[in-house]
Amino acid sequence: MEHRIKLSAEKVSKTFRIRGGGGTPDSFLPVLRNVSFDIFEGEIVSIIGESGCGKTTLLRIIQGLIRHDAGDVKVDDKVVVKPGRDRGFVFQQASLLPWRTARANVEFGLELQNIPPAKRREKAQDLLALVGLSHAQEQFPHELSGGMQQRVNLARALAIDPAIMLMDEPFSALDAQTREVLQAELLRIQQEVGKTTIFVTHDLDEAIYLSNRVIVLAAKPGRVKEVIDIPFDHPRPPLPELRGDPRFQELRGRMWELIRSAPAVAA
Ligand SMILES: Nc1ncnc2c1ncn2[C@@H]1O[C@H](COP(=O)(O)OP(=O)(O)OP(=O)(O)O)[C@@H](O)[C@H]1O
Repeated sequence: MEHRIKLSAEKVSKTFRIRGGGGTPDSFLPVLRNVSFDIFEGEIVSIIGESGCGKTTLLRIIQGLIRHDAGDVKVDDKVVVKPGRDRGFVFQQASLLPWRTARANVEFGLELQNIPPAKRREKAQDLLALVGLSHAQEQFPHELSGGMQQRVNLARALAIDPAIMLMDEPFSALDAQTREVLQAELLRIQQEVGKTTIFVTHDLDEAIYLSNRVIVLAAKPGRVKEVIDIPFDHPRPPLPELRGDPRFQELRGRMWELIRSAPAVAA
């Protein structure tokens, strides 16, 4: 992995205005304060923190869907002001177009870029092979399991070849077994494509298993509490095996303490 900065958040702050209504004045909810970090080319970084600490808000700011009040997000040193093809997004729900086959769903973003049909088809087929779905390309979303739908979703996001993948709890709606399979698959795919990825999760084991580094956010308002390096080499053994490593348990304990303990002093 290179140590070139792909994305940086520089003192990002956001306060939501909550409308009072019925004569009550509006109130203000500070959600993020002075959040700063760098993400290097090719790494997976997870963001963890207690519910409501601003993880999704941060990801949406990076996506360009929510405007922050202060600070900057930069991709390749360019300030983000709106959504763009340089950032691909994978949500918790696969949100595939139900009237399109798996392949046609993956081709969707390529159509918007006016890529010729033969090339689109070839690229979609390659990506479906990458996510292990060559056999299901002509199936419709309702014919696919939740795990398969999320694989299509991943292929669709990769199709536009974004500089960065933003993933917001993409596996949290799946059963435990499917989730572990997809976590391992994501690592395998990452070894192949080396895509810079920011991954939001509640699941500490998932964060440790997938990541090069983990950003722990403190809550109310969200701030970076600590950035933790994950020392395990690639390829990593399956998660159940890695859990047996004492360093894994130590990291887990430390993250748990950080999330539970009093918030960091606001910068
Ligand atoms: N558009 C909005 N308007 C007002 N408040 C909002 C808005 N979006 C989010 N919030 C509030 O901001 C806070 C942070 O929400 P956010 O979804 O970013 O947290 P999160 O860490 O992703 O939570 P979870 O882990 O539960 O998904 C919450 O209190 C939420 O209610």
